[in-house]
Amino acid sequence: MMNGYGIKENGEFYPVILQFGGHKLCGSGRFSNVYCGQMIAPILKEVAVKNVWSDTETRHLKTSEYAEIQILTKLFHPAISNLLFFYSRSANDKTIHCLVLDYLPNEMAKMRDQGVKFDVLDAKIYTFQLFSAIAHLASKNIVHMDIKPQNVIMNRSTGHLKLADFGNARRLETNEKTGGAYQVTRFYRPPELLFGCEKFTPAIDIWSATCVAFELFANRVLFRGKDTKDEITLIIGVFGYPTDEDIKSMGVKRPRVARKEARGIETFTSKMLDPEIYDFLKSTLKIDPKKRKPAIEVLKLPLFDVIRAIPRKKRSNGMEIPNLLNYTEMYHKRESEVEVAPVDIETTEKAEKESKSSSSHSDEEDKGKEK
Ligand SMILES: Nc1ncnc2c1ncn2[C@@H]1O[C@H](COP(=O)(O)OP(=O)(O)OP(=O)(O)O)[C@@H](O)[C@H]1O
Repeated sequence: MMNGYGIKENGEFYPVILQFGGHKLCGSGRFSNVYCGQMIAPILKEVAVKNVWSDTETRHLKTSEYAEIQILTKLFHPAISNLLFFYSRSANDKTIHCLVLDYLPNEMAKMRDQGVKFDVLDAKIYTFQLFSAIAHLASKNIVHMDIKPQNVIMNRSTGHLKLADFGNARRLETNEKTGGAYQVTRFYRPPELLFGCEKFTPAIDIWSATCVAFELFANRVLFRGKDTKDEITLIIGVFGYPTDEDIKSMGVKRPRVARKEARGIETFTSKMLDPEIYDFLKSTLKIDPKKRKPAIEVLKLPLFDVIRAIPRKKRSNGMEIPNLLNYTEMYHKRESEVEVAPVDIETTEKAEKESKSSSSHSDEEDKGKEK
C-alpha cells in the first residue's frame, strides 16, 4: 500500500492510497523500467507502472513536477496510455518517479521482430487510432517527439492501440528549441529535423506516425537510414531535392546532398499497396511540414470509411472492429475512481522484490542507465 496522487478532471491532483497485486517487468527504456500487473485500489485494473530514475536535471523536482507527468496530466484519450496515478519512492539514494498508466499487452516493435504481419484492415484500424492520438495531442498543443513502434502498444486480440512514452513530449507554448537533428529516432525523424530545424510543430508527429503506419501496411521500415546523411538521401530519393519554397518554409540551409528527381513513394514498397493507402501517404509525407495533412483531417480520409461502417465489420480473428466512433472527439472524461473492498495484497515493494528475482533487470542494474 502506498501514498500517491490521482488526477482530477480539471488537472488538479488529489491524494490517494494505491494498492497493487504482483507484477512483472514488461519493458524497459534507457532511464526506466516498466512493470505490468494488477492494480487493486482505488480501481481494479490491469496497469503498467513506469519507474523513472531521476537524473541530475530532475533530481530536485517533486514527482508532480516531473515533465512527463506534467504533460500526461493535460491528456486523456482512449488511444493514449493515460496517466491514472503517480507516486514516488526511493532506491539507492535516488528518487524514482512512478507513473501508473493504462496497459496494453503487445508492443508493435516486438511483434514486428517476431515476424507478425498485419492485414490491411488491422493496419487501417491501428493507423486510425494512432492518428486519433496525435489529433488529441495537437488539440492540446503537445508534440510527442518520439513516435516509433517501440512506443506503440496494442491489444492484438481486440484491435486496440495506445501511444505510450511521453518522456520526450513538449508543449508548444513554451517555445523551446528541439535541440537539432538528434530528436526523434532516426527512421521516424522528419526532414526538417534532419536538415537542422529547431522548431517544435505537430507536423513532426505526422511524419513519424506515417512512417509507423507504413510499417503496418507494408511490413517493413520505410526509411532505414544508416546515419543522418543516409536518412536524408533516402528521403530525397523518394520526394526529390527540397524546393526553394520547402527550404524557406523549414527555415533551414540547403542540405549538402546530391540533387535527385522524385521517384515517388510507390517505388518503395515491395508489393503494391491499395491506391487509398498511397493517397494517405502522399498527404502526410511532405517535405514541407506546413503541407502535411493535420491528424484530424487524416481521420476523415476514405481509407478509414470501413471503420465508420455500420454494422461493424469482422476482423480476421473473427472479432468485430472495435468501436472507434468517439475517437475523433477531442474531449474525453477521465474515469472516476471506483472504490473496491480492501483485499489481502502484496505491496509494490514486495512485488518488485519478486520481479527482481525473477527477471534479469534489477534496480541495481538500472543504476547504469543514468544519463
Ligand atoms: N503503458 C504501457 N503498457 C505496456 N507496455 C508499456 C507501457 N509503457 C511502456 N511499455 C513498455 O515499456 C517500454 C519502455 O517504456 P518507455 O518507452 O515509456 O520508456 P523510456 O525509458 O521512456 O524509453 P526510451 O528509452 O525509448 O526513452 C516500451 O517500449 C514498452 O514495451
